[in-house]
Amino acid sequence: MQVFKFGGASIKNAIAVKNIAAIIKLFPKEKLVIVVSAMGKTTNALEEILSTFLNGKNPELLISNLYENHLSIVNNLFPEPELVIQKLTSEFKKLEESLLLCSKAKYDASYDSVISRGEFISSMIIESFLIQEGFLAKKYDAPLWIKTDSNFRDATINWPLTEAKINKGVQEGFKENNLLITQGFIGSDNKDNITTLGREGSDFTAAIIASSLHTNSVTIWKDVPGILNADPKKIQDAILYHELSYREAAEMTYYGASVIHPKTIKPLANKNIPLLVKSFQDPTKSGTIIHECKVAHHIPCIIIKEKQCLITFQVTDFTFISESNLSDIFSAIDRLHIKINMMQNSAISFSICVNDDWYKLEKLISGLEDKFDILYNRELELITIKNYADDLIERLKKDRNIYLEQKTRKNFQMVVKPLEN
Ligand SMILES: Nc1ncnc2c1ncn2[C@@H]1O[C@H](COP(=O)(O)OP(=O)(O)O)[C@@H](O)[C@H]1O
Ligand SMILES: N[C@@H](CC(=O)OP(=O)(O)O)C(=O)O
Repeated sequence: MQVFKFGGASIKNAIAVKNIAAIIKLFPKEKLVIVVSAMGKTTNALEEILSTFLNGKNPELLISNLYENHLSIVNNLFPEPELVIQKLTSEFKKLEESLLLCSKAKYDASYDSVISRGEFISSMIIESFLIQEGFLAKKYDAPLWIKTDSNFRDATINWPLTEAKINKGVQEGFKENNLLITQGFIGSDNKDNITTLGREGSDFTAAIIASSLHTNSVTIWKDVPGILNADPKKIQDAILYHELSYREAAEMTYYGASVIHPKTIKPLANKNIPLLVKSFQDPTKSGTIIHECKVAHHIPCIIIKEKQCLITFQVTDFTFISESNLSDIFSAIDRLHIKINMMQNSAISFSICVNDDWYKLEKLISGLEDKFDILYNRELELITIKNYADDLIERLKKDRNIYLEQKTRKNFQMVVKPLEN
């Protein structure tokens, strides 16, 4: 038994969906649990629909564009599309219904109820297509399997319950099917409200299922040949890692390598389940295997994390930054579940670089502005270089304004703003 995860890029249009069926055909004897994300950039489109609605504007046009997008995929996949179009229309009805229940006061829960619709739509289309292609395939909705707390938008897994539900569901499902399809990134709390595991969390769903079932491996199919020493879309001549240890891969995701969701590695490492990252464009190539190994990589590894915000807290009198000041700042950060990506201390100020989740950052700033003078810059990048070389640092500094930098023995980090041309 194996788990496959197909992300947004691998199912972005009808040709891509046909390609995933061709990939699955390469594994005729395997029982597969298939985790799918929303198609293409659907999740971003749903975020825009929600914010338009919550800002009191009419999201009708945005919804109809998203519907047309999916309709065109359906029309290109099914010679007789009527039944699937009916299901698509009913999925969009559910989207509109959940939108009407949304409010700014319950933003996080509203977000999960609306944003999860992308995965419900894609999994419905993919189940129908795989059945049309002759596979014994059945969809199981992830909220039945993935049980979480009610920390909407970044829910924590209830592992014992989730493991039990997955094992029961999969055992039953494989009695009459070879392919079980489910949605990535979503779950439900103990009142059956939809929760999500954090943006790009479908990789994590695949790891949760593999870990619960003790599968032989997990394969995530990407639009890159595997994991490289830099994002090949940003750095030319990036080099493919054929093999990475769990530790190295986890470290890369910690610094922001967006190719794998940061929570993916731990459950797999705990059960010693290999994670394969392979290209859906070149499925017979071996890609990268992440497993327990002792390969030391000495080439620099560059990680560029976008959408960063640098916040500086300055003491308002002429005292120095104290442990008590730091304690106030950290308590507020902890309460808001904000993750610090880099921090630096000086005599009169303390700076943090964090993801630009403005909804949370506004609360952080307003909660602390009576104690500190607070400065912030948005639209920044955090660049981390593991195994840095000085000439590489200089190369990356060109065309960028440097706001903050830090060096340890192995790692170099800087917060930068790309210069406008
Ligand atoms: N070190 C890296 N190696 C490979 N790809 C990377 C790396 N860092 C970032 N990426 C980016 O990750 C993308 C694939 O991840 P993602 O967009 O989450 O895929 P999907 O949404 O289809 O699952 C690639 O297109 C690539 O631009
Ligand atoms: N659709 C969700 C979950 C996800 O993991 O997507 P992808 O696999 O395309 O990164 C998102 O975009 O955040």
